[in-house]
Amino acid sequence: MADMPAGQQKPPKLKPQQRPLKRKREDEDVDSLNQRVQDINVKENECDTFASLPLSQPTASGLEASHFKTLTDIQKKAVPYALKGSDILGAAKTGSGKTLAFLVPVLENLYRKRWTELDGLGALILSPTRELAIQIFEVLRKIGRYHKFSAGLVIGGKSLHEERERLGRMNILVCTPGRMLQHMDQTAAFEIDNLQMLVLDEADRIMDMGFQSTVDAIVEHLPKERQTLLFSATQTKKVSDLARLSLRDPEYVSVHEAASSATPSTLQQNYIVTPLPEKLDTLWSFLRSNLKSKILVFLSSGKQVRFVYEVFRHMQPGIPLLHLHGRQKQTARLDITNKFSATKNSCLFATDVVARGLDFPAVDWVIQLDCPEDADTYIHRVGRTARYERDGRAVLFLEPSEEEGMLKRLEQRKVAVEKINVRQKKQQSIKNQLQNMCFKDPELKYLGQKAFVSYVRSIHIQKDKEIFKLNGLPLEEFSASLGLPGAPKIKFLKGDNAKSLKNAPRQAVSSSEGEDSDREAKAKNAPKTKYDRMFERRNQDVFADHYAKLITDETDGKVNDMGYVDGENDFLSVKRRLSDASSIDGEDNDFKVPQLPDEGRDAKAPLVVDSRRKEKLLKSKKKLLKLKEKGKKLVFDSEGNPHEVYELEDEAQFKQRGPASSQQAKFLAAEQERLQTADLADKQAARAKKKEKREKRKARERDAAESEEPDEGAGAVLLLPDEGFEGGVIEDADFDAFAEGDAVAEENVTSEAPAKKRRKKWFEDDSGDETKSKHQKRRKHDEKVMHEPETLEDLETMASGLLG
Ligand SMILES: Nc1ncnc2c1ncn2[C@@H]1O[C@H](COP(=O)(O)OP(=O)(O)OP(=O)(O)O)[C@@H](O)[C@H]1O
Repeated sequence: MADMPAGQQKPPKLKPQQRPLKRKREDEDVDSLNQRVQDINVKENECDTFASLPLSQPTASGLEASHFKTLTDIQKKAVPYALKGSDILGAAKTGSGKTLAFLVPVLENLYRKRWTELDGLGALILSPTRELAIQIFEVLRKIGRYHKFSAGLVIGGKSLHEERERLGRMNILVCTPGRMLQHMDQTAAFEIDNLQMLVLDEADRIMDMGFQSTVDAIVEHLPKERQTLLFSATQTKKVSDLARLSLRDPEYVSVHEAASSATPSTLQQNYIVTPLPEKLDTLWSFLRSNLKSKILVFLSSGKQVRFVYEVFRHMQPGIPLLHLHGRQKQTARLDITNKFSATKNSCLFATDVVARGLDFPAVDWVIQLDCPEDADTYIHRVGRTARYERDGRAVLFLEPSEEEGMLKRLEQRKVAVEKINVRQKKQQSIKNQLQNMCFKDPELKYLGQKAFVSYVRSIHIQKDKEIFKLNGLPLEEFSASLGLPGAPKIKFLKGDNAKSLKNAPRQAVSSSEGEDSDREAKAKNAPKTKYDRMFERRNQDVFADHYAKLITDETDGKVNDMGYVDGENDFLSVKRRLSDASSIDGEDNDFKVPQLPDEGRDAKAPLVVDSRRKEKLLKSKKKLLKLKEKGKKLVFDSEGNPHEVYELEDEAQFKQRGPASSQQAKFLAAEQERLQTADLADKQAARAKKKEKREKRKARERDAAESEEPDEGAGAVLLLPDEGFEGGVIEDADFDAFAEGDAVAEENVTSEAPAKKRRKKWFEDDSGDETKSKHQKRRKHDEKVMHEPETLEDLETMASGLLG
């Protein structure tokens, strides 16, 4: 949870006698503000600027400092109602300034109530995604900078405990529904009885199926007497929603209802009809011809996002690529949104996690590679461009089978899109490249397979069957266009609809239809090529590991290493082909391996041999040893009887020796004495060693001094220590230096290279030092063995040394 610093301008410290005066003045200000708010004629409101609204000084200053002067249409209409305390259903096109339309009243209404830290939570703002919550919080920080309220952001990603500590002190919270409910249920000190305002941004989304139970549970915790504000670009007046939130005579504030289009007028919208197998070709060609643009590409699942991002990244289109989906870590998500916001030209592949509310500056293109689930999602996706009076372009990719149905839905929602065609001259096919990449890199192929499955699954679970028809789709060709050697087998499972799955992806989906597709049967009978078999072979390596995880996930719902949760939640699952190895499993197998290896699984669980890897494991003696129980360490007494290293003494015997405390004291005293004696001996030994070393060094120095005098060549090197031993490395280097000096001296006798030059090289390069010192050591060693033989043994040693 992040805090908003209290008012940044620190007021001068008041004397105690000045305080009542100040309070009186503030009371008067608030009274007059209240009066002015009461006097607003909401029907004929003429306020065009924030300065003309009855706003407190801190809010007015915050708005001014953030360069907000004139009100947008939705702000003009909604703010006066909200200031007067009405419940609001606000609807306005994307990018029209709805955030300020609720944030300004939140600050103002709490200010006019003279809200302080002691009053607890005054306003709760719910957002469907973390990214949007962060963005709202940032705007709140900006315009609320002169207020004294405390504000927090609760979106998960930190420990509950950490958030919990500060939650009780917050006046305004911006949060995602799931995390909020968690706190409401688990944080005892979290007081919400005093709540004055509830705000739902992207309200229709928060009220829809995925968040239904969470939001209902949150509302149950809240006091009934409060002001509720709902905002969205696709707001509805659904009576059931109003009842769920217990809205009191809400004002429906819709500024663009009468407009001819539900999308901004500055937005140019087109669609292209492209068969499924050509989608990636078209997208690639599009990117290649728009390298200097800022592009946002929507796909229907995180797996597709990852695959397209990875393969395009390998192919280097010439524009920076980014990717974002809900399964990434929070820090990565934040980093990517910040990067995309900051860049002038880049392409972000994303799921609908960024479809709503996010205010990326200056996006040129919104491409919808996969058809949105409904017209509302379309409106929000394209709303990421052409924001606040800017221009923007949007292109929707439609499969021929989706064209009619989707256009109908868009028309019903007053969205006009115009058909355009792809210039065939510019169209490039990347199919072969993808096949090549997937062939070489099993990880990419694996991603492709998952992307394929998740795409098919997304079509299967869509509610609107007038648009999404799985039967007619050219899936074999589609899989080939992803670079796959064949369409992965898919098992369809019955479950909930697309929206609830999308909103609550970790939720379990039960009951299997067990209906395999026709393609599966066809593929089984189809003849296999050499390449198919090659792919299959690698497939096993790749799949075995992942499938093991998929199988584990189904039972415990853990996140697998790809960062996805595949488990019982999956609507469709890839059918695992049983390998020959599976026959090893079972009671009649020869290998008796009762335990699993150390892979983070339950050690007692039986080993299921469902992959080549495990089969191999059974054959490896070394690895099997790991599975065996570890032996015990025993010591043998003088009679040869084994004992454990630590054996417990007989209790009666122990007691005979006196009470435990006195035994302990005795033991400690004895140990202390032992330590002191040992310490004394250690110190003496250390002193003797030091002395011996010192004497040896002195002897060496003496020898060296003696050998310097007669040999001039060697002296040239050795007698210039200050030139060579730069930086006082002498202490460590002296021994080697002299040895090197000898070596160089010898070389100087035979070579004509000047001694100085040779010496410089030695100190130039540290790496050389090492080799040289080794060389010297070797020489010294050699010297040792080469002394004059005195006995027969010496002669033999020398001879064997020479031969060796
Ligand atoms: N009064 C204003 N003056 C100038 N700019 C404004 C004003 N109000 C909002 N904006 C700017 O307009 C942009 C869009 O605002 P905002 O994000 O609130 O739109 P929105 O209606 O909530 O969009 P969406 O439906 O996509 O969530 C922002 O960049 C914001 O800073």
